[in-house]
Amino acid sequence: MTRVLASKLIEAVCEALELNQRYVNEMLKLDSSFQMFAANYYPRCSQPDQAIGIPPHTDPGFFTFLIHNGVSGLQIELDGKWFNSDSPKNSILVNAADQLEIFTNGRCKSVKHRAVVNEERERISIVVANGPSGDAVIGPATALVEKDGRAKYCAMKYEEYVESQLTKSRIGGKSILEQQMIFPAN
Ligand SMILES: O=C(O)CCC(=O)C(=O)O
Ligand SMILES: [Fe+2]
Repeated sequence: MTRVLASKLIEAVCEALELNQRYVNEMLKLDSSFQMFAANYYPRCSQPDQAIGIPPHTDPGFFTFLIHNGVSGLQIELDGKWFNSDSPKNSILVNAADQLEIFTNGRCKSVKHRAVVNEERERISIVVANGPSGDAVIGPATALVEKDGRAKYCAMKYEEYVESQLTKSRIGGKSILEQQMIFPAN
């Protein structure tokens, strides 16, 4: 189900950016998309201001789908400030993720988020990260690089990206997404 939803969302983004759908399908190989599932359990915590459920990060993939047990805890960063995302129980919260930012050459930003704990209630969340095929090499779409005059990110095979994030995610304090960014020479 999430695979169909992710494909529709990617289709809509690519249409808005006037990208050729055939090119997108060839590049992303969504028919064999690599999906990751995570179940998170956050017990009650007597000192919630001294603890964190999941530290700040962005997710791999194009979109992340999240449901929870009606207890809020997900926070989203915007302009250096943290905001509660109080999505209702039984809703699916959709976040943009790293490969969407890379493929759109920075037009769609991967959402930085974290999960906090609380004193009264335990929290459970279930997350599905939808990516391209594991062997797809994802870099900025050629048409967008031409428009922008340069690629703002390096390309990387998706399965290697995921592995780097899970194993050696931070080099010099930089996330894997930040490590992929190419800054203009002066
Ligand atoms: O539990 C949450 O709200 C966030 C979980 C999360 O960010 C993750 O599993 O990547
Ligand atoms: Fe996450």
